[in-house]
Amino acid sequence: MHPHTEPADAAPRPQDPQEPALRASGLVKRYGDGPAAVTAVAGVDLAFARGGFTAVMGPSGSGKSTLMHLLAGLDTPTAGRVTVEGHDLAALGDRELTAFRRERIGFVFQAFNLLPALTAEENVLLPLRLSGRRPDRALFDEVVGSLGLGDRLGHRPGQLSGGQQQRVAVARALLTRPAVVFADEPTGALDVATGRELLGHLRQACDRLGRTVVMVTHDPVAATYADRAVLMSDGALHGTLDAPTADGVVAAMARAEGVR
Ligand SMILES: Nc1ncnc2c1ncn2[C@@H]1O[C@H](COP(=O)(O)OP(=O)(O)OP(=O)(O)O)[C@@H](O)[C@H]1O
Repeated sequence: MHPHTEPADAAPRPQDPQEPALRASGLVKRYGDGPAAVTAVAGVDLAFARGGFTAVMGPSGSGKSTLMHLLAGLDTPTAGRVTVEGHDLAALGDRELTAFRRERIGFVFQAFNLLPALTAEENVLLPLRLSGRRPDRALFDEVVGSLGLGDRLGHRPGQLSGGQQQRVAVARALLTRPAVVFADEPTGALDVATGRELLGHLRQACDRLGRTVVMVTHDPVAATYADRAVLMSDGALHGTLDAPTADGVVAAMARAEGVR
């Protein structure tokens, strides 16, 4: 469906089940030219195993959002490559990339990004509708049930609490069975308890549905829901923590701040 233009030995094979859900190779993003140029991402190599949950952390301005936008195909790198299940994003034209994002990538943003005129159910089903795909009713029932949205499906976003809106956004991100779900500060607009609940739902998306989750967060406790925390500093990877603890993340963040 997405033919590779490069020789087989230079590119991973798209259908290879061993290929990670997501891979960044030599990823660089530079803004501007000359002395005013800013290198937001300075050569990142990172693989994201299928079904894993990664928290991307680091000081303000360290390049987390830029990295996430590159990984999600929302921005194009200055150098390097992003592959999603072996598909090189650079090999896709604009329209193919838009379709690929809609079908293979799920997004959960801080500002929910639900359409106010649509009901919760219509919001959840929108990406599938735009792709001309039929909803999988069993998956719909499982996701909506486990997110506790069953009695809210007819409500519009304005009639839902922040936590409920965010759960609608999670359901929408899961219904397409995406290769990767990106969450950008998903608990930023929520109170602590509601935020923790939301993190539990992202965890379950990995454990029960086998989804791959990449979450940008400033919150060391949020990172404990992940299998791995990667720390950015000045656009580069500063370190990786497996099975992160809040204390471990705080200490590693302090070291990352120290090298700036
Ligand atoms: N469109 C742009 N044009 C110029 N510079 C940019 C642009 N976007 C980001 N930058 C710069 O790139 C660097 C990394 O920014 P980025 O937003 O990725 O950091 P971040 O770690 O997500 O920060 P925060 O935690 O504050 O959201 C910063 O120095 C920022 O000013």
